[in-house]
Amino acid sequence: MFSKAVSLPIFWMIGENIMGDIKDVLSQYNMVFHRPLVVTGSGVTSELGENYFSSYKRVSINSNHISDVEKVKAQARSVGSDLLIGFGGGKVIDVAKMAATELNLPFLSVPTATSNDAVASPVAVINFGDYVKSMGAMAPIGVVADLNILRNQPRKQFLAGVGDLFSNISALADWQLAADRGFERVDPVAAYLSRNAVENLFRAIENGSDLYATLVEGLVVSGVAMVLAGNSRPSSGAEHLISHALDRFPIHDLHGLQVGVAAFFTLRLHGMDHLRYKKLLSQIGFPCSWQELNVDRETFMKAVQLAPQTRSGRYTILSEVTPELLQEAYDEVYGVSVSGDGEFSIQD
Ligand SMILES: NC(=O)C1=CN([C@@H]2O[C@H](COP(=O)(O)OP(=O)(O)OC[C@H]3O[C@@H](n4cnc5c(N)ncnc54)[C@H](OP(=O)(O)O)[C@@H]3O)[C@@H](O)[C@H]2O)C=CC1
Ligand SMILES: O=C(CO)COP(=O)(O)O
Ligand SMILES: [Zn+2]
Repeated sequence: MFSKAVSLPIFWMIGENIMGDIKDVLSQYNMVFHRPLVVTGSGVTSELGENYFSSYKRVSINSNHISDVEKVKAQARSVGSDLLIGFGGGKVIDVAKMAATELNLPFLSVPTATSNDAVASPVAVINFGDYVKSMGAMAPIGVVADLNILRNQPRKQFLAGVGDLFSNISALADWQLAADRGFERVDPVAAYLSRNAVENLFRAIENGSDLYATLVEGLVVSGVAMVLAGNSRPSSGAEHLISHALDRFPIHDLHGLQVGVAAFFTLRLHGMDHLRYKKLLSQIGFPCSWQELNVDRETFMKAVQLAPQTRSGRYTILSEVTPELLQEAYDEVYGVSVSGDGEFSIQD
């Protein structure tokens, strides 16, 4: 999907109240830029942008639509920008990343939310109206993550980031399966980084330590793993395909929540211990069933059927399961069965 010739982030700066003048931050890494353009959203991140980037040119976008990418490119050209800074959630990061890629400019990622691994991935999800596409893009030159800002993101977005990172475990199982069947080659460094990132997060949950820094680090490392692999396999498997399929239904939720909830199921399909992860994640309030995301069993099963078509040619556990196993796994993982009158009931 994307080439190994893309850039890698060469630094991250993660800490409390670290958002001084961004030029000073960059100069610590011997990077000198004269005319950065800051891309924000049009709500909270626009207001935050006024505080943190008051002396810089800024452009706000409304969505991750291709027209927003064009808007940023036009503004960057008109002010002669030599750096694009994405200051916001996943959509802002993706639009800034895509615009920088197309203008061949460096891109700095300054997340205000950690809802998924867009923070440092070589991918930008862009909406073309009739369809949404994961486009190959340049990874950022670096990541500046102010924990003071990130602690104020909506809890739901934080949990979504946890879900996107957790899903690495299922993605890695699918990658290995595809390699075992002779369709892929697992890049051991990328796989190591991806696994290590999620294990660090679980250790932090087990120890009751602060999760924000560990989560940002993990999401950045996931992005690096994707760059090294040359594709998204270290962080995207069957659970992502299910989420991509669900996005086509009227009721869907944040990417990271969907992939996380789906990962319990895909881990069970792999015969892995999904319960251990469920117990750990429920400690921090992560949703453990589709009911919590208002997705009913029928919709979920339709999404599972549709899932392989969302990335044709990607071999995952869904390529090997029977309809009976899917139903059995659903009951076991989400603890829910359809009662006689068609209502859902929680079993445990
Ligand atoms: N490139 C990649 O590798 C990946 C990309 N994605 C993509 O990421 C996107 C989703 O990202 P997500 O962050 O969930 O959604 P958005 O970027 O749409 O952000 C959701 C909302 O949160 C607000 N927000 C951001 N930061 C804060 C904060 N600190 N405090 C309060 N509100 C805040 C935003 O404000 P404002 O209105 O100002 O923007 C926005 O209204 C999707 O398009 C998805 O496809 C998903 C996975 C991987
Ligand atoms: O979300 C991603 C990784 O977490 C990107 O994966 P996709 O390649 O499935 O879009
Ligand atoms: Zn993801």
